[in-house]
Amino acid sequence: NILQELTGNGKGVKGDEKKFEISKEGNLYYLNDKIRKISTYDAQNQHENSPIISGKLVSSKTTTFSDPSSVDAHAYAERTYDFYKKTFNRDSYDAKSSPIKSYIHVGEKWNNAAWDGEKMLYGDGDGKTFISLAGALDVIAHELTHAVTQFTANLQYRDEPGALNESMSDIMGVMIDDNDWLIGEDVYTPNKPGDALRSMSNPKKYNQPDHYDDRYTGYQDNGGVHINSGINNKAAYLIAAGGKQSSVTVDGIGRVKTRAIYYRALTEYLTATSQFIDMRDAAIQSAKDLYGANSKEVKAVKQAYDAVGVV
Ligand SMILES: O=C(O)[C@H](CCc1ccccc1)CC1(C(=O)N[C@@H](Cc2c[nH]c3ccccc23)C(=O)O)CCCC1
Ligand SMILES: [Zn+2]
Repeated sequence: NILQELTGNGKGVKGDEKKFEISKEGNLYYLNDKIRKISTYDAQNQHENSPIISGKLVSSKTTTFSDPSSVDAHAYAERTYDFYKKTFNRDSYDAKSSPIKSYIHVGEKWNNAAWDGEKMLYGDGDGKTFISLAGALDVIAHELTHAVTQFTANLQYRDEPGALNESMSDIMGVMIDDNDWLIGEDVYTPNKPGDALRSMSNPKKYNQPDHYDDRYTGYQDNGGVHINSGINNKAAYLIAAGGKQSSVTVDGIGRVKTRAIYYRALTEYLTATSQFIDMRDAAIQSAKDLYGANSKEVKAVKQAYDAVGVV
Protein backbone atom coordinates (compact mmCIF):
# COMPACT_ATOMS: atom_id res chain seq x y z
CA ASN A 1 0.00 0.00 0.00
CA ILE A 2 1.56 3.32 -1.03
CA LEU A 3 0.07 5.14 1.97
CA GLN A 4 2.59 6.15 4.60
CA GLU A 5 1.90 4.28 7.85
CA LEU A 6 1.47 6.62 10.81
CA THR A 7 1.05 5.20 14.30
CA GLY A 8 -0.94 6.95 17.01
CA ASN A 9 -1.14 5.99 20.67
CA GLY A 10 -3.29 6.61 23.72
CA LYS A 11 -4.90 5.14 26.81
CA GLY A 12 -8.19 3.26 26.43
CA VAL A 13 -11.27 3.32 28.65
CA LYS A 14 -9.67 0.83 31.07
CA GLY A 15 -6.43 2.85 31.19
CA ASP A 16 -4.48 0.47 28.95
CA GLU A 17 -2.03 1.79 26.29
CA LYS A 18 -3.11 1.20 22.70
CA LYS A 19 -1.53 1.83 19.29
CA PHE A 20 -3.46 2.41 16.05
CA GLU A 21 -3.29 3.80 12.52
CA ILE A 22 -3.82 7.58 12.11
CA SER A 23 -3.33 10.20 9.39
CA LYS A 24 -1.92 13.73 9.29
CA GLU A 25 -3.55 16.63 7.43
CA GLY A 26 -1.82 19.96 7.76
CA ASN A 27 -0.56 20.29 11.32
CA LEU A 28 -3.20 18.04 12.93
CA TYR A 29 -3.39 14.27 13.40
CA TYR A 30 -6.73 12.44 12.89
CA LEU A 31 -8.31 9.10 13.86
CA ASN A 32 -8.47 8.16 10.22
CA ASP A 33 -7.00 4.79 9.28
CA LYS A 34 -6.67 5.16 5.50
CA ILE A 35 -5.45 1.60 5.08
CA ARG A 36 -8.51 -0.10 6.60
CA LYS A 37 -10.78 2.93 5.91
CA ILE A 38 -11.77 3.27 9.56
CA SER A 39 -12.55 6.72 11.00
CA THR A 40 -13.74 7.77 14.45
CA TYR A 41 -15.93 10.79 15.20
CA ASP A 42 -17.09 12.68 18.29
CA ALA A 43 -20.91 12.97 18.27
CA GLN A 44 -20.65 15.68 20.96
CA ASN A 45 -23.60 14.24 22.91
CA GLN A 46 -26.18 14.41 20.12
CA HIS A 47 -29.19 12.30 21.15
CA GLU A 48 -29.01 8.67 20.10
CA ASN A 49 -32.45 8.91 18.47
CA SER A 50 -31.73 12.09 16.50
CA PRO A 51 -32.28 11.22 12.83
CA ILE A 52 -28.98 12.55 11.62
CA ILE A 53 -26.01 12.14 13.89
CA SER A 54 -23.15 14.22 12.59
CA GLY A 55 -19.74 14.35 14.22
CA LYS A 56 -16.28 15.82 14.25
CA LEU A 57 -13.42 13.57 13.12
CA VAL A 58 -11.33 13.13 16.29
CA SER A 59 -8.07 15.07 16.01
CA SER A 60 -4.98 15.77 18.08
CA LYS A 61 -2.05 18.18 17.87
CA THR A 62 0.31 15.24 18.45
CA THR A 63 0.22 11.49 17.66
CA THR A 64 -1.06 10.91 21.21
CA PHE A 65 -4.86 10.86 21.59
CA SER A 66 -6.26 11.77 25.01
CA ASP A 67 -9.93 10.70 24.74
CA PRO A 68 -10.10 7.07 25.98
CA SER A 69 -13.42 6.36 24.19
CA SER A 70 -11.97 7.50 20.87
CA VAL A 71 -8.83 5.41 21.42
CA ASP A 72 -10.82 2.20 22.06
CA ALA A 73 -13.49 2.80 19.41
CA HIS A 74 -10.74 3.26 16.80
CA ALA A 75 -8.35 0.53 17.98
CA TYR A 76 -11.13 -2.06 18.48
CA ALA A 77 -12.66 -1.31 15.08
CA GLU A 78 -9.21 -2.08 13.61
CA ARG A 79 -9.03 -5.31 15.64
CA THR A 80 -12.45 -6.36 14.39
CA TYR A 81 -11.61 -5.47 10.78
CA ASP A 82 -8.41 -7.52 11.04
CA PHE A 83 -10.29 -10.47 12.62
CA TYR A 84 -12.76 -10.67 9.71
CA LYS A 85 -9.98 -10.26 7.12
CA LYS A 86 -7.65 -12.84 8.68
CA THR A 87 -10.27 -15.38 9.82
CA PHE A 88 -12.78 -15.25 6.96
CA ASN A 89 -10.93 -13.20 4.32
CA ARG A 90 -13.78 -10.68 4.51
CA ASP A 91 -12.85 -7.12 3.60
CA SER A 92 -15.04 -4.94 5.86
CA TYR A 93 -18.70 -5.60 6.71
CA ASP A 94 -19.89 -5.70 3.07
CA ALA A 95 -16.85 -7.62 1.73
CA LYS A 96 -16.28 -4.62 -0.56
CA SER A 97 -13.99 -2.66 1.80
CA SER A 98 -16.66 -0.06 2.65
CA PRO A 99 -15.55 2.57 5.18
CA ILE A 100 -16.21 1.86 8.85
CA LYS A 101 -17.38 4.88 10.87
CA SER A 102 -17.68 5.02 14.67
CA TYR A 103 -19.26 7.79 16.75
CA ILE A 104 -18.44 8.19 20.41
CA HIS A 105 -20.10 10.35 23.10
CA VAL A 106 -23.52 9.65 21.61
CA GLY A 107 -26.35 10.84 23.91
CA GLU A 108 -26.09 11.96 27.52
CA LYS A 109 -24.67 9.17 29.68
CA TRP A 110 -26.32 6.75 27.24
CA ASN A 111 -26.15 3.22 28.62
CA ASN A 112 -26.04 1.53 25.24
CA ALA A 113 -24.40 1.19 21.81
CA ALA A 114 -25.75 0.40 18.36
CA TRP A 115 -25.15 -0.20 14.66
CA ASP A 116 -27.68 2.19 13.06
CA GLY A 117 -27.52 0.65 9.59
CA GLU A 118 -24.62 2.87 8.50
CA LYS A 119 -22.32 3.52 11.46
CA MET A 120 -21.51 2.48 15.01
CA LEU A 121 -22.73 4.56 17.95
CA TYR A 122 -21.31 4.39 21.49
CA GLY A 123 -22.75 5.88 24.65
CA ASP A 124 -20.60 7.01 27.58
CA GLY A 125 -22.71 5.13 30.12
CA ASP A 126 -23.81 6.68 33.41
CA GLY A 127 -20.75 5.37 35.24
CA LYS A 128 -22.89 2.94 37.30
CA THR A 129 -24.61 0.58 34.82
CA PHE A 130 -21.96 1.16 32.17
CA ILE A 131 -18.76 3.00 31.48
CA SER A 132 -18.14 4.02 27.86
CA LEU A 133 -19.30 1.07 25.78
CA ALA A 134 -16.47 1.70 23.31
CA GLY A 135 -14.27 0.18 26.02
CA ALA A 136 -15.27 -3.42 25.24
CA LEU A 137 -13.90 -5.27 22.22
CA ASP A 138 -16.79 -7.78 22.33
CA VAL A 139 -19.30 -4.90 22.14
CA ILE A 140 -17.57 -3.38 19.12
CA ALA A 141 -17.36 -6.76 17.41
CA HIS A 142 -21.04 -7.32 18.28
CA GLU A 143 -22.01 -4.04 16.58
CA LEU A 144 -19.84 -4.57 13.51
CA THR A 145 -21.27 -8.08 13.14
CA HIS A 146 -24.75 -6.53 12.86
CA ALA A 147 -23.33 -4.79 9.78
CA VAL A 148 -22.00 -8.10 8.42
CA THR A 149 -25.42 -9.70 9.02
CA GLN A 150 -27.13 -6.78 7.27
CA PHE A 151 -25.06 -7.37 4.14
CA THR A 152 -25.44 -11.16 4.21
CA ALA A 153 -28.45 -13.06 5.70
CA ASN A 154 -30.00 -9.71 6.65
CA LEU A 155 -31.95 -11.44 9.43
CA GLN A 156 -34.96 -9.31 10.42
CA TYR A 157 -34.49 -7.59 13.81
CA ARG A 158 -37.49 -9.16 15.54
CA ASP A 159 -38.84 -12.50 16.82
CA GLU A 160 -36.81 -15.63 15.98
CA PRO A 161 -34.82 -14.12 13.09
CA GLY A 162 -33.98 -11.20 15.39
CA ALA A 163 -32.78 -13.49 18.16
CA LEU A 164 -30.54 -15.23 15.61
CA ASN A 165 -29.30 -11.82 14.45
CA GLU A 166 -28.45 -11.03 18.07
CA SER A 167 -26.84 -14.41 18.63
CA MET A 168 -24.58 -14.08 15.58
CA SER A 169 -23.32 -10.78 17.01
CA ASP A 170 -22.71 -12.30 20.45
CA ILE A 171 -20.97 -15.35 18.90
CA MET A 172 -18.53 -13.24 16.86
CA GLY A 173 -18.19 -10.86 19.80
CA VAL A 174 -16.84 -13.59 22.08
CA MET A 175 -14.86 -15.26 19.29
CA ILE A 176 -12.80 -12.13 18.65
CA ASP A 177 -12.09 -11.77 22.35
CA ASP A 178 -11.09 -15.42 22.26
CA ASN A 179 -10.93 -16.12 25.95
CA ASP A 180 -14.38 -16.05 27.51
CA TRP A 181 -18.09 -16.60 26.87
CA LEU A 182 -19.27 -13.29 28.38
CA ILE A 183 -20.64 -10.19 26.64
CA GLY A 184 -19.88 -6.66 27.88
CA GLU A 185 -18.05 -7.66 31.04
CA ASP A 186 -15.37 -4.98 30.49
CA VAL A 187 -17.82 -2.06 30.57
CA TYR A 188 -20.81 -3.35 32.58
CA THR A 189 -21.30 -2.31 36.23
CA PRO A 190 -17.81 -1.01 36.99
CA ASN A 191 -18.47 -1.42 40.74
CA LYS A 192 -19.41 -5.11 40.38
CA PRO A 193 -16.39 -7.03 39.07
CA GLY A 194 -16.98 -10.36 37.32
CA ASP A 195 -20.55 -9.81 36.13
CA ALA A 196 -21.61 -9.29 32.50
CA LEU A 197 -24.51 -8.28 30.31
CA ARG A 198 -24.90 -11.85 28.98
CA SER A 199 -23.28 -15.25 29.35
CA MET A 200 -23.25 -17.72 26.45
CA SER A 201 -22.16 -20.62 28.67
CA ASN A 202 -24.92 -19.91 31.20
CA PRO A 203 -27.59 -17.65 29.66
CA LYS A 204 -29.94 -18.15 32.63
CA LYS A 205 -27.43 -16.33 34.87
CA TYR A 206 -28.60 -13.09 33.19
CA ASN A 207 -32.24 -14.05 32.68
CA GLN A 208 -32.01 -15.52 29.19
CA PRO A 209 -33.49 -18.93 28.31
CA ASP A 210 -31.14 -21.75 27.31
CA HIS A 211 -33.88 -24.01 25.92
CA TYR A 212 -36.42 -23.49 23.14
CA ASP A 213 -39.33 -24.54 25.38
CA ASP A 214 -38.52 -21.53 27.60
CA ARG A 215 -38.45 -18.98 24.81
CA TYR A 216 -40.07 -15.56 25.32
CA THR A 217 -43.09 -15.04 23.09
CA GLY A 218 -44.11 -11.52 24.16
CA TYR A 219 -43.66 -8.21 22.38
CA GLN A 220 -40.96 -6.50 24.40
CA ASP A 221 -37.47 -6.04 22.96
CA ASN A 222 -38.70 -6.61 19.38
CA GLY A 223 -40.09 -9.97 20.38
CA GLY A 224 -37.24 -10.78 22.75
CA VAL A 225 -34.24 -10.50 20.41
CA HIS A 226 -31.88 -9.96 23.38
CA ILE A 227 -33.73 -12.65 25.39
CA ASN A 228 -34.08 -15.61 23.02
CA SER A 229 -30.56 -15.13 21.67
CA GLY A 230 -29.61 -17.12 24.78
CA ILE A 231 -30.96 -20.31 23.19
CA ASN A 232 -28.69 -20.15 20.13
CA ASN A 233 -25.84 -18.74 22.23
CA LYS A 234 -25.98 -21.85 24.42
CA ALA A 235 -25.99 -24.10 21.34
CA ALA A 236 -22.89 -22.34 19.97
CA TYR A 237 -21.19 -22.66 23.37
CA LEU A 238 -21.98 -26.41 23.53
CA ILE A 239 -20.67 -26.99 19.98
CA ALA A 240 -17.37 -25.29 20.86
CA ALA A 241 -16.82 -26.30 24.50
CA GLY A 242 -18.99 -29.40 24.81
CA GLY A 243 -21.18 -30.15 27.81
CA LYS A 244 -24.45 -31.66 28.88
CA GLN A 245 -27.95 -30.17 28.91
CA SER A 246 -31.42 -31.77 29.05
CA SER A 247 -29.75 -35.22 29.21
CA VAL A 248 -27.92 -34.66 25.92
CA THR A 249 -24.11 -34.75 25.95
CA VAL A 250 -22.23 -32.70 23.33
CA ASP A 251 -18.60 -33.45 22.42
CA GLY A 252 -17.09 -30.00 21.77
CA ILE A 253 -15.11 -29.22 18.60
CA GLY A 254 -13.42 -25.98 19.64
CA ARG A 255 -13.90 -22.26 18.91
CA VAL A 256 -12.10 -22.16 15.56
CA LYS A 257 -14.35 -24.77 13.87
CA THR A 258 -17.47 -23.38 15.60
CA ARG A 259 -16.96 -19.86 14.27
CA ALA A 260 -16.27 -21.27 10.79
CA ILE A 261 -19.62 -23.12 10.90
CA TYR A 262 -21.56 -20.03 12.02
CA TYR A 263 -19.87 -17.70 9.53
CA ARG A 264 -20.70 -20.14 6.71
CA ALA A 265 -24.31 -20.48 7.94
CA LEU A 266 -24.65 -16.68 8.11
CA THR A 267 -23.18 -16.00 4.68
CA GLU A 268 -24.42 -19.04 2.70
CA TYR A 269 -27.65 -20.37 4.21
CA LEU A 270 -29.54 -18.06 6.57
CA THR A 271 -32.10 -15.59 5.16
CA ALA A 272 -34.04 -12.60 6.50
CA THR A 273 -36.83 -14.80 7.89
CA SER A 274 -34.84 -17.80 9.15
CA GLN A 275 -36.32 -19.35 12.29
CA PHE A 276 -34.46 -21.36 14.96
CA ILE A 277 -35.15 -24.64 13.12
CA ASP A 278 -33.56 -23.13 9.99
CA MET A 279 -30.52 -22.17 12.09
CA ARG A 280 -30.19 -25.85 13.12
CA ASP A 281 -30.37 -26.97 9.49
CA ALA A 282 -27.97 -24.25 8.30
CA ALA A 283 -25.41 -25.14 10.96
CA ILE A 284 -25.66 -28.87 10.14
CA GLN A 285 -25.28 -28.19 6.40
CA SER A 286 -22.34 -25.84 7.03
CA ALA A 287 -20.62 -28.48 9.18
CA LYS A 288 -21.22 -31.07 6.42
CA ASP A 289 -19.73 -28.70 3.81
CA LEU A 290 -16.69 -28.00 5.94
CA TYR A 291 -16.01 -31.31 7.68
CA GLY A 292 -18.01 -34.07 5.94
CA ALA A 293 -21.46 -35.59 6.35
CA ASN A 294 -20.48 -38.16 8.96
CA SER A 295 -17.97 -35.97 10.81
CA LYS A 296 -17.83 -35.48 14.57
CA GLU A 297 -18.42 -31.79 13.86
CA VAL A 298 -21.82 -32.55 12.28
CA LYS A 299 -22.61 -34.82 15.25
CA ALA A 300 -21.75 -32.05 17.71
CA VAL A 301 -24.05 -29.58 15.92
CA LYS A 302 -26.98 -32.03 16.01
CA GLN A 303 -26.36 -32.82 19.68
CA ALA A 304 -26.17 -29.12 20.60
CA TYR A 305 -29.46 -28.24 18.93
CA ASP A 306 -31.05 -31.34 20.53
CA ALA A 307 -29.75 -30.10 23.89
CA VAL A 308 -31.38 -26.68 23.48
CA GLY A 309 -34.65 -28.16 22.21
CA VAL A 310 -34.42 -26.96 18.58
CA VAL A 311 -35.35 -30.21 16.85
O1 LIG B 1 -26.50 -3.98 19.35
C1 LIG B 1 -27.36 -4.31 20.15
O2 LIG B 1 -27.98 -5.40 20.12
C2 LIG B 1 -27.79 -3.32 21.23
C3 LIG B 1 -28.43 -2.13 20.49
C4 LIG B 1 -29.69 -1.66 21.18
C5 LIG B 1 -30.37 -0.63 20.39
C6 LIG B 1 -31.25 -1.01 19.41
C7 LIG B 1 -31.90 -0.02 18.68
C8 LIG B 1 -31.66 1.32 18.94
C9 LIG B 1 -30.76 1.67 19.92
C10 LIG B 1 -30.12 0.70 20.66
C11 LIG B 1 -26.61 -2.84 22.08
C12 LIG B 1 -26.04 -3.91 23.03
C13 LIG B 1 -27.10 -4.68 23.77
O3 LIG B 1 -27.07 -5.90 23.83
N1 LIG B 1 -28.05 -3.95 24.34
C14 LIG B 1 -29.15 -4.63 25.04
C15 LIG B 1 -28.88 -4.70 26.56
C16 LIG B 1 -28.82 -3.34 27.17
C17 LIG B 1 -27.73 -2.51 27.12
N2 LIG B 1 -28.01 -1.34 27.75
C18 LIG B 1 -29.29 -1.36 28.21
C19 LIG B 1 -30.04 -0.41 28.89
C20 LIG B 1 -31.34 -0.74 29.23
C21 LIG B 1 -31.89 -1.99 28.86
C22 LIG B 1 -31.16 -2.95 28.17
C23 LIG B 1 -29.85 -2.63 27.85
C24 LIG B 1 -30.44 -3.90 24.77
O4 LIG B 1 -30.39 -2.79 24.16
O5 LIG B 1 -31.47 -4.49 25.14
C25 LIG B 1 -25.13 -4.89 22.26
C26 LIG B 1 -23.90 -5.18 23.12
C27 LIG B 1 -24.02 -4.28 24.35
C28 LIG B 1 -25.08 -3.24 24.00
ZN1 LIG C 1 -27.06 -6.60 18.95
